[in-house]
Amino acid sequence: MSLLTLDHMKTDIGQYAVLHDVSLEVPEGGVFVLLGRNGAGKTTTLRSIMGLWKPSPGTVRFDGTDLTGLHTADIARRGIAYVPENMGIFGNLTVEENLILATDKGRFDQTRLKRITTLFPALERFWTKQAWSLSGGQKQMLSVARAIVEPRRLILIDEPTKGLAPAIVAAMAEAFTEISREATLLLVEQNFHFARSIGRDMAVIDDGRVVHSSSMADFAADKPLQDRLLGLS
Ligand SMILES: Nc1ncnc2c1ncn2[C@@H]1O[C@H](COP(=O)(O)OP(=O)(O)OP(=O)(O)O)[C@@H](O)[C@H]1O
Repeated sequence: MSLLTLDHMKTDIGQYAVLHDVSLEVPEGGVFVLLGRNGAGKTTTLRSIMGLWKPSPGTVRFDGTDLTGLHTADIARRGIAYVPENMGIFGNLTVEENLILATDKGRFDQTRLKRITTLFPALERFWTKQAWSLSGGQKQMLSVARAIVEPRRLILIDEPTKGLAPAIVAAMAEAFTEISREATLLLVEQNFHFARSIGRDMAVIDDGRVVHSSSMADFAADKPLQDRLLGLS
């Protein structure tokens, strides 16, 4: 059984029909990558899963339970974390305070904290610094760290490599591969090189519809298909 199933999801934003027909099966474990051109509907798909937009009709099933219509907080409590494109961190709070706020009970599980600082050593170095003073890559690390400060089964991450230097992207790839040993990652990504280096499964959204879904290996081997769906050359 898939961990997450989107079944013919359609989402309107105000008067605009943005998602027309999004169906996806995300298996448990590993990294699933959602690709597609700008404005295709990838962010709207993540927001619809989190209940930030209300899909109708269509269903979102997570671990066998229908999430459709639940409040975002209830969806999060079931074990889904969301790292939005703007990262959702608090610039005037320290790294420590940003992480504490993401815990369920206002205190760290020391084993998890150790794991986070091992994955992202920069966060330990800048522990007492305000988040605004971090580099772009460090901010992105903090935003991902907030998502894993409690155990989660599914983590939705929107464009984690946007604007990052190649060395940071490589560090992200390693961290995501490690995180995907304990949680399923659903990534929206524009950087196809990064996506293919970590993705096990993938789908392409175009104009609010899933137009392709396969293993990443199959998609990566099909240049004409990449060119047609993503405009890569
Ligand atoms: N709040 C909104 N009001 C109206 N239209 C919106 C809103 N948010 C998104 N849209 C429109 O919905 C479509 C899909 O947007 P979405 O952000 O989901 O695309 P995306 O695939 O994530 O693209 P990008 O890579 O540019 O972020 C776009 O045409 C966008 O203009």
